[in-house]
Amino acid sequence: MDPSILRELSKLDPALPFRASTDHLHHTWAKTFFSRPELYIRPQTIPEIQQLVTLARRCRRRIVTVGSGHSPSDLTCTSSWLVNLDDFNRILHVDPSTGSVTVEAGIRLHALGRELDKHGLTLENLGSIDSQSIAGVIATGTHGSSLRHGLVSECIDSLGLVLANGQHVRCSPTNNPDLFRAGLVSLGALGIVVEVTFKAAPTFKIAWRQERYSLARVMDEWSMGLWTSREFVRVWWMPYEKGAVVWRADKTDLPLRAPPKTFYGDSIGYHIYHNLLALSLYVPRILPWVEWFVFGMQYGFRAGSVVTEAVEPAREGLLMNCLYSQFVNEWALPLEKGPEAIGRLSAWLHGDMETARIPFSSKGLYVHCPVEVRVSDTSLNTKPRPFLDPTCHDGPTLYLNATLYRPYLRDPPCKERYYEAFEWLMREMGGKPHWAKNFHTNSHELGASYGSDMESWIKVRSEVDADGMFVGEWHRRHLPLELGQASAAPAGERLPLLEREHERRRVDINGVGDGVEWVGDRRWQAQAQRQPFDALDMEKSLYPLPPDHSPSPPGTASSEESFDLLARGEASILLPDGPGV
Ligand SMILES: Cc1cc2nc3c(=O)[nH]c(=O)nc-3n(C[C@H](O)[C@H](O)[C@H](O)COP(=O)(O)OP(=O)(O)OC[C@H]3O[C@@H](n4cnc5c(N)ncnc54)[C@H](O)[C@@H]3O)c2cc1C
Ligand SMILES: O=C1O[C@H](CO)C(O)=C1O
Repeated sequence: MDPSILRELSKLDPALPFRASTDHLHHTWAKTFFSRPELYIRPQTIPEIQQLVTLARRCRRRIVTVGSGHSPSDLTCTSSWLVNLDDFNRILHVDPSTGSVTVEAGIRLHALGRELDKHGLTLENLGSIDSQSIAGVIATGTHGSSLRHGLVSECIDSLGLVLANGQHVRCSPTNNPDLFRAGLVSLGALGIVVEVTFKAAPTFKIAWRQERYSLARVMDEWSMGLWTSREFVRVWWMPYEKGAVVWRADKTDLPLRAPPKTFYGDSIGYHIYHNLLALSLYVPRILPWVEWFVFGMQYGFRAGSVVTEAVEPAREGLLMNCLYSQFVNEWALPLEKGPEAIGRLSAWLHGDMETARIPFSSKGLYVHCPVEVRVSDTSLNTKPRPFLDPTCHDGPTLYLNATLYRPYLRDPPCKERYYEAFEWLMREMGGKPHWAKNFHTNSHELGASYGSDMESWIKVRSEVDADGMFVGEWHRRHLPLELGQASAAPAGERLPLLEREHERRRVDINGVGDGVEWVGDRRWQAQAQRQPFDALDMEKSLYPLPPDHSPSPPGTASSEESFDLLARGEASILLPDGPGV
């Protein structure tokens, strides 16, 4: 470890463990991006989190907080310090009578679901999986598919954050409301979210049913009950088949009934599909046939020929099998634009350029299936909206998610052209990208499309993290970060801790395919020499604090004492046995 870190650490409280390891290899769930942080830190208490933030500030390091790494972009990549709250994951309070629950922010949704179940409670709304951390779900605006619900984070009542100055603050609709609105979709850029209080619902079961439709029927029923006939509805569009699978669910008191086995839910079908996708890397034109075969085996070859039904606890039934590593490019747009958006994309994929009106060629291009078609309605929510909420303010939202699998972690050849055309269409339809996913919109476009909400978010962000400890290249690429930066420093230097990209290189670790290693610029090495740490330290209080949450005081041990302990290996710093995963 860099001796300057040990030197600064020795000035802090020796009783607080600094659970840091070196040699950690970080990657997203989909193994799309990799990075090698200088330190990987897994704190277990709020004072430990405050201390690591203080240390980062003194050592001029950027901090990235990572949940379960399910965001498939380079959002969580860093060469600086990567903080993970998997060991900060307890349930702190449950009130079964009101459903109010407070948890430490690293808890994963599946563990949370199991614990809540013991109290007769559950999350009312879920996305396709429950592997994410609760903080990660909130930070990117994760959604499910229901016009009776908004974002999953709609149930959040308050957040606790540790800010760049080490202060632990709480925010809610009534206490630091702007911080709350910024923190609801924070993109990790405000600080470390440490506690979450939310309203759980009484546990419920869902009875679901899925069947194959023609695309024409989906369009016909679009505004005639397709999305409103049940509480939860999602559609998987099969572009070459001009068909779809419609999945619908309602709350029920019926007895549990397990879903039947499916083709790719079983190991043989799973591997057949995977290998067909791998073959399509070399022979893309087989993809329409793969769609016909695999989805025929899975859902029946004709519309209405196979109907699948089950009754499951909501926390299981709402999930789905996401199969293989994948890119996902998902946009939110007004629900009423769905038929036009799907109609034009369908025409483009079938080579009908006149109907498509998309200025890119689709000649020789073949894509994967399904395009996920989902909905939410955040306009019914009476709580303050997240500033960076991509959904429609005044009516229901449609999400179109162009999934591209990465068989054996290899990128499909259609990716660039498909996503270029898809994103072009989504912009034309007034869409906004899902923050977690693989989109290309730049900071000017996103600044313009979020308008004053973006300005408010940037203002809060700048107040709580003036030096840019919690931002990196991903944020710089997609957000107009320097809006409202008051400093006289030249543009580009106003956030001295912002981590710029140095390079991207193909990873070659045990043949992991086409994943990209993201390398940051390690700018702190130059900065640390230019500026003394102490002169840059700013331990001012930014937000009013309740008395029990003041920052832990800096360590009282003299530097000599602590340094001695470190040298003897007795201080509470945990170093790794070997390389991380
Ligand atoms: C297979 C799969 C299925 C998915 N299904 C859906 C779906 O149905 N609907 C949907 O909307 N999305 C879906 N997603 C996207 C997923 O919900 C988001 O990417 C979510 O953010 C992942 O949570 P995470 O814990 O992995 O966070 P990460 O990906 O690790 O991090 C996401 C962001 O949260 C920040 N963050 C994490 N923890 C903290 C913290 N404690 N404090 C501050 N910031 C923090 C990170 O810095 C980062 O900016 C899916 C993704 C995959 C891979
Ligand atoms: O990001 C996502 O991945 C799955 C699709 O496989 C899903 O539903 C998302 O959202």
